[in-house]
Amino acid sequence: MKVTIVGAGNVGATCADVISYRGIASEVVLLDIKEGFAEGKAMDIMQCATTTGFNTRVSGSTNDYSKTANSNVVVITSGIPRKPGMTREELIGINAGIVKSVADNVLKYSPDAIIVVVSNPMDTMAYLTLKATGLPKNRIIGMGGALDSSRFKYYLSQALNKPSNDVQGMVIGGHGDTTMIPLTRIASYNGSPVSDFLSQEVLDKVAADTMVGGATLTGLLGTSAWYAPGASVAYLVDSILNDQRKMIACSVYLEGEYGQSDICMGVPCIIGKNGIEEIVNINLDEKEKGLFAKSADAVRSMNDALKSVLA
Ligand SMILES: NC(=O)C1=CN([C@@H]2O[C@H](COP(=O)(O)OP(=O)(O)OC[C@H]3O[C@@H](n4cnc5c(N)ncnc54)[C@H](O)[C@@H]3O)[C@@H](O)[C@H]2O)C=CC1
Ligand SMILES: O=C([O-])CC(=O)C(=O)O
Repeated sequence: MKVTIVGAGNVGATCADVISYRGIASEVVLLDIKEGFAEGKAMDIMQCATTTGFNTRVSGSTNDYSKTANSNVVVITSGIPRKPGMTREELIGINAGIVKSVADNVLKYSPDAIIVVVSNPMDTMAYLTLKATGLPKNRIIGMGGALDSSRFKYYLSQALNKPSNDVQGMVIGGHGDTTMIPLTRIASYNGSPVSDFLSQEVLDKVAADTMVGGATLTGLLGTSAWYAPGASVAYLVDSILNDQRKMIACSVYLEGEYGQSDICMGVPCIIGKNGIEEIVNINLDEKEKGLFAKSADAVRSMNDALKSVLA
């Protein structure tokens, strides 16, 4: 199975690294516009093959899309990341043009690929990719919920002082500092509600920390995060390529689900060989429904800014 990752920067290269050492795909192509950059990252990753013991072939390409031909999955991480103090939404002006041209180029050589959109503002970039390419909705997956949910479980594990892998939880809604919805009500510690162990005040802080998880790291690092984002993309790609049918919160085009239409937003999805196999309808309470509608309003107003790109 072949995966192309467009954008060999922090997130793209980390994703290639995790896909390789976990043996998720037999071939990975990294592509970037910076001369020699993707080739360099690919060579560096390949020189781990004997020490970490993998057989995936990783190669790089400077903007030559013919090398990406017949990819099963294409990941789009090209574009600029935010700097401290910025929101993801501020990236739209530059990233919309990049994402649209990349999506057009990859489809020329991999017309059947499933596209995973990572560039920010991610929900709007997923919507742009869907509208610009006209692909069926199962083949456009925005990655954000997998990462936000892993951060949510991290903050819950810190509050509980228990391992992250013993914690279950999910974040739905938009992938933005104010639009994410960490579902504290249904989060659990090995099957027991986390509210059995944590006060409402602590749970509110966990949710607030989760929502600004990306901003916190951007403040610490000077650019946005890459280890957890890259690993989260690899996790999603694994579920597609190996038809694992995992339930992962992904940004997907909604047609009435969760009361929303004509928008890409994070909801629980079954992810398998066809991409989005199913949108799972979980029961939200009235407060969560209200938060979802508010989140949709914000994502929709960002999508309005795409009119000139899509015209
Ligand atoms: N959805 C999510 O959960 C996450 C999204 N992101 C987003 O992912 C994007 C990438 O972040 P980083 O990897 O940290 O940035 P980066 O700056 O390290 O890498 C971006 C790469 O894209 C390349 N690029 C730019 N235009 C291109 C084009 N037209 N064709 C091919 N390559 C091109 C650049 O040369 C650069 O190497 C950002 O927009 C960031 O906000 C980052 C983390 C998580
Ligand atoms: O924070 C950012 O800008 C990058 C991102 O989406 C994340 O790490 O969640």
